[in-house]
Amino acid sequence: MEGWRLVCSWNGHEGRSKRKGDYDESLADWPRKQEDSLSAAGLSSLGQWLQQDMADSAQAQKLVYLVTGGCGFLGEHVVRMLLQREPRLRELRIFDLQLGPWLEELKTGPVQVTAIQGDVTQAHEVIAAVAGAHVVIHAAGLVDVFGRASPETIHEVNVQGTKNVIEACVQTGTQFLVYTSSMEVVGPNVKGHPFYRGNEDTPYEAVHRHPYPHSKALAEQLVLKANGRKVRGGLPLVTCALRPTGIYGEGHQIMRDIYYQGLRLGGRLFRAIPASVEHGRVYVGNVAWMHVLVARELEQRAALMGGQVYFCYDESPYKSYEDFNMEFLGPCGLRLVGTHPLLPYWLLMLLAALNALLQWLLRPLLLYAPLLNPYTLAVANTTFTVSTNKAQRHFGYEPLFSWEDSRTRTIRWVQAMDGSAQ
Ligand SMILES: NC(=O)C1=CN([C@@H]2O[C@H](COP(=O)(O)OP(=O)(O)OC[C@H]3O[C@@H](n4cnc5c(N)ncnc54)[C@H](O)[C@@H]3O)[C@@H](O)[C@H]2O)C=CC1
Ligand SMILES: CC(C)[C@@H](O)CC[C@@H](C)[C@H]1CC[C@H]2[C@@H]3[C@H](O)CC4=CC(=O)CC[C@]4(C)[C@H]3CC[C@]12C
Repeated sequence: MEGWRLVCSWNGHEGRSKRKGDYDESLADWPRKQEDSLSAAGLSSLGQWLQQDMADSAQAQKLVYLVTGGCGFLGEHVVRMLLQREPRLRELRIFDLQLGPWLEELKTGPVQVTAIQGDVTQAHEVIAAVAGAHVVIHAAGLVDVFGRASPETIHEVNVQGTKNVIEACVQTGTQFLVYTSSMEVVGPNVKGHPFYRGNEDTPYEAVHRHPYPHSKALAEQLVLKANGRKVRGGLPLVTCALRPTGIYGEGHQIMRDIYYQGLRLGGRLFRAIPASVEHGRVYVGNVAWMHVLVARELEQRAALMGGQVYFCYDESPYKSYEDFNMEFLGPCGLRLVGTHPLLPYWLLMLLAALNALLQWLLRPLLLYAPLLNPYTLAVANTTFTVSTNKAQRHFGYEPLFSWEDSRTRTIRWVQAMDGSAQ
């Protein structure tokens, strides 16, 4: 006998078939390590083992996770990754201002999926959502560098909202909080200092004037400072913050906007940034995986991981923001015109300033929020890359998706966007 593929379906719930694959992987070789054929005694011990494992499995599925911002670009990937790769989940709560219709399809699985329409700026709504959760992954945020929201609103959501999440953990007794921070907490700073292949310990003057990075820095500080606070029941709160660089992948709105901009310009994009200016990028699936891993390891490694920050990284190559985007947009028919910026930097700054002026003048009538503004130009034009293995050292993180896989998945997504598959 070659060896069994042991397939378990627990309690007859069809939904658990979702785990057969994983279980298959973990158990597929199990008989192969045993004798090729099982004696009566062996069959009996196999039955006992299966019974114990079913009991363990039922016992193991006991955790309640809450993901704030779970319907966003990153949030959706975190939600799906948890359902696929966190076997201890009993309930997954998804808290968001705007719930997505795709949530319905998740309710047929073995994990109880609870969609909660709520606002992190409303403390009572956050407390109700957090109560009873074992882990909170706080990814909700106003990601705006295009002037769509006021500085006050950005602060209200990103800072006050994070305060509300922290206080809800303390008041309800939730012990583990993972915060989705950002590279922007570090830089690029207002002085345009490059951050070249830096890590979590690299000295850098993190000075921000723009409301978004400023709000993320304040929120991260609150989360890290809250580490060790006593929660209801007297146990310590364990927090950590993950700092993704520029996230790309299925669902990335900016990539979508740039793609359609290129289509409108006859399949061409015009280089504005020197190819030498490298910008760190990380695939959304690997960012989601790091969130799942941190949430799982935070309890066992609280002393090491509590109060720590971790850059999110993978094997995505170091390139300029525009050249990196072309890895996906090129195979979808777009061309980046120019080996050097077509316009001098002073003219780009002038155009960016004009866009900011236009946005201000038109605000009473309509929202004009182009990609090019003084802040996005400055950020795009400043090298910011990370090179670190702190996540690997602290909790064994390895990217789940290779660069080739990440690239293929993103290309397929762009191609599917308007049926442009070639
Ligand atoms: N997109 C990127 O390149 C990067 C994003 N991040 C961080 O990752 C997190 C997620 O970002 P994305 O998925 O890109 O943004 P996103 O805008 O797609 O997702 C944010 C989610 O938060 C929700 N949200 C906003 N305000 C809320 C409120 N008041 N109450 C409840 N939910 C609210 C939104 O509805 C949305 O579903 C953010 O915290 C962001 O700062 C960090 C680094 C890079
Ligand atoms: C118009 C051209 C100058 C064009 O190249 C502009 C690109 C610009 C829109 C992006 C360049 C760098 C991006 C930011 C970076 O990836 C870091 C970020 C981290 C976050 O937490 C949120 C998003 C962002 C600020 C990201 C936004 C888009 C860019 C500024």
